[in-house]
Amino acid sequence: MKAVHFGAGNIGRGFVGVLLHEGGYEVVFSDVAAPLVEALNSADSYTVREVGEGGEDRTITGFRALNSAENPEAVAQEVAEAQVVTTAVGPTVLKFIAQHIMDGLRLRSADLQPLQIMACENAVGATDTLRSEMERIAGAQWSELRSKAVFANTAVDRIVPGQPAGTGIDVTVEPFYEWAIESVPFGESRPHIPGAHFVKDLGPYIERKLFTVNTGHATAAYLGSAAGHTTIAAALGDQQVAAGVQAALEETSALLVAKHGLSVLEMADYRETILERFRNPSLPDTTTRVGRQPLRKLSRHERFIGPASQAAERGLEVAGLLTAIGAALRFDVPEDEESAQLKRRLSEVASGSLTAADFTAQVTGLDEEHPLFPRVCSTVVSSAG
Ligand SMILES: NC(=O)C1=CN([C@@H]2O[C@H](COP(=O)(O)OP(=O)(O)OC[C@H]3O[C@@H](n4cnc5c(N)ncnc54)[C@H](O)[C@@H]3O)[C@@H](O)[C@H]2O)C=CC1
Ligand SMILES: O=P(O)(O)OC[C@H]1O[C@](O)(CO)[C@@H](O)[C@@H]1O
Repeated sequence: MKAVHFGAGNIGRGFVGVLLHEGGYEVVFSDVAAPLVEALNSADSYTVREVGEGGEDRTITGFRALNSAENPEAVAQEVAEAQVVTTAVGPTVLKFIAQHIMDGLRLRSADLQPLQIMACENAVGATDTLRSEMERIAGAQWSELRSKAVFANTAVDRIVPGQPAGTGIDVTVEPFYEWAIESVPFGESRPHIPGAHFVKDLGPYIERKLFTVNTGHATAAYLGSAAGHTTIAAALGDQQVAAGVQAALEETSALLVAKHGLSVLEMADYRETILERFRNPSLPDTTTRVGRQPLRKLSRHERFIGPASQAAERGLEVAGLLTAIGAALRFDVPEDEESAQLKRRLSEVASGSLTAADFTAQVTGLDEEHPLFPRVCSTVVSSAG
């Protein structure tokens, strides 16, 4: 069995690649980082080091790597012959991956089982996004190609921090992981991934994960960064930051309880478990990594505006989320392109060349009529001033 995995970075090597390998797949990594591709091809194995309670080392073998920028034809050929395709490249990169998968489907024999495609990104409906891009590229050809693939959304959860220089292709990760995959698209022929679990309705899983793990982590990063902390551990050691994270998460939990019928106690346990994971003293993680790409994180269906808009629609409390949004707006990391862009646009608000309302609409995608809009707009005004 063969799986082509796009994105041989932290989550690719440290999580998705591991579970595919343990499921018996040969993993063909596809990436655009030439040194990484070379390093993978010159090794027979790499180690995934789980740090923290219960962690163990896992040795991953049976992989190869291809450079999709230099050798797109070879990537298409691998896709044409594979059983599974996965991605962990970042939601904004999916549009580039779509072309490679389309090229592979064109070469794929119609006699093979449909290719099983799963995007493993931190976003609601990432596989749907990938499929839409593929449909757009295929145009009229889609009707003849669509039967060669099945698409399932997934929710992936494991903290894989940036890897220190000099560690090669080995990856340090936390012991915890969860990979939930929509079962319905596969019918009786699910991919063989024993480490994953298949669920009928992914909605509650992805929202519980994105609006708790990711909202909480990003809140710690933004409040921590605003308070001058560079690591997540230091941020959470600061009582004010910890209280801010708690406030934001109590609000998202209240939404999840109201929307998905999750129990209050279950959510309290879940919050405690993830806060414990964030505090893992063996896992070096930075506010810069966890807060990366603030514009993506402030977009309409992401970890802040997503839950805050739904909470506001239900008349639930959102003050803690608004404080986190304010800190996200002030996230100042010059080497992060989105942070630099955010800073430039906020300075336009301060100078009066962009209205706070236009800024709010453009960055968050909220309609002016939405009940959350005026509150975010006031947060923008305070952050710009
Ligand atoms: N690191 C983490 O703890 C977690 C990350 N995720 C999600 O996984 C995705 C990847 O995150 P990380 O692994 O942390 O990032 P990363 O930056 O370590 O890895 C991304 C990889 O994608 C490659 N890439 C970029 N453009 C590409 C292209 N056009 N074709 C092929 N490869 C390309 C990069 O060279 C890099 O190796 C993101 O969507 C993230 O939200 C999800 C859960 C946990
Ligand atoms: O910032 P991104 O790209 O959404 O992904 C990283 C996030 O995912 C996580 O691993 C949680 O699943 C956190 O480490 C981090 O908050």
